[in-house]
Amino acid sequence: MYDPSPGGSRRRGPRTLQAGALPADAQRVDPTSDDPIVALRGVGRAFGDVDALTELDLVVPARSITVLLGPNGAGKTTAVRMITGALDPDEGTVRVFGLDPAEHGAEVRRRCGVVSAKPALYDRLTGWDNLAYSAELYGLGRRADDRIREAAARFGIEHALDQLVGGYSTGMKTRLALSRSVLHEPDLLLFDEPTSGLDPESSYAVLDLIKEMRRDGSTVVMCTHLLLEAEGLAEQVIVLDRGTDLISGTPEALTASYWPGAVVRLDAEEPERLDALADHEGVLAYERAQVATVQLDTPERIPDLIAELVGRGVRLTRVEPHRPTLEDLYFAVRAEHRPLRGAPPPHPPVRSDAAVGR
Ligand SMILES: Nc1ncnc2c1ncn2[C@@H]1O[C@H](COP(=O)(O)OP(=O)(O)OP(=O)(O)O)[C@@H](O)[C@H]1O
Repeated sequence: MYDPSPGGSRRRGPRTLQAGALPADAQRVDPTSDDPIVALRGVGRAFGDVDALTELDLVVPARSITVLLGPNGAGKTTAVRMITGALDPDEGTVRVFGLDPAEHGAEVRRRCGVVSAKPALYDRLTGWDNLAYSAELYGLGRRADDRIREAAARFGIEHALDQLVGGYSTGMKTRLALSRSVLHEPDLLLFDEPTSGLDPESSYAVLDLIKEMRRDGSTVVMCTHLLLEAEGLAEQVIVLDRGTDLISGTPEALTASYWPGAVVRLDAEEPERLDALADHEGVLAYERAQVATVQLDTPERIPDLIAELVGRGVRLTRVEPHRPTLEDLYFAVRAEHRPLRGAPPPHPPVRSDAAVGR
């Protein structure tokens, strides 16, 4: 549901949720085609003196889960609001389902399910009435009751539908917002920190549902600060900072770009003896903190390296291949672009020449 928040620009007049008729000449993306569902190119947007977005390129392939990562104020929410047409760009182009949301906002929003970081709900109405109101705006007609029951059951709040939303816990409000976002079976789901305020069980349930919706053919864009949560979910990662995209790509391609070859973690009874590895052939990077982390040019070197250490009498207590995580990637990207105080030291990434994103 469109969720106007204070301070937002609505320069082209209020947006409404009424099902908009698609103009005959409007270009439209078939959700089963391979055309991107969202394409933001060179988008800029300022709020007074603050550049919220600057030359942002953001492309969301159909039937994928794209995760937007970035520090506070990076522009993630602004980008989502741009996609729903709640904000217009100052510069650049925005296309969603092949449509310009500034011109065809009602049609775009009818096909989007949105859960914003602070969902606007009506506290003085019951959960059911909140959903029924949205169902009416979406024009669900006679299907409304069934869809409400189905959506509420999906997010486990069917038992609370007759209670006033003002008495809901934070987690229940999030679940109600999630239920509302899928009422009209949208093609594109935009979730801004959808697990915020949820207990671990409910968070996992939401992540499972996101995967399920993806399997059913939906396209999902999710903003999160929880890197662990994004791990295993993201098919495309876009890291934003100061309103622009720093990198984008699949987690596999991005980690392979930052850590080509193989990464192994080693520990030994006398760990300082591992430092000799730093000069070993094929070692691209070496670092020893709690354990030693070695980046090799190719995984084939691992057996030789271990054989050599054992031959030198080093008693190894741990040998573990390490697959760089999204957390490693995030901090490596941040360190490359804007070193952070308080951030854990990244593994020593040696970037390949592979062009990934910017
Ligand atoms: N309506 C607004 N009025 C004024 N400034 C705004 C508005 N919306 C966003 N901004 C500014 O634009 C920048 C980007 O904000 P945005 O909320 O998009 O970041 P974010 O990545 O979603 O941050 P967070 O992780 O904290 O939610 C920030 O500097 C923010 O203060």
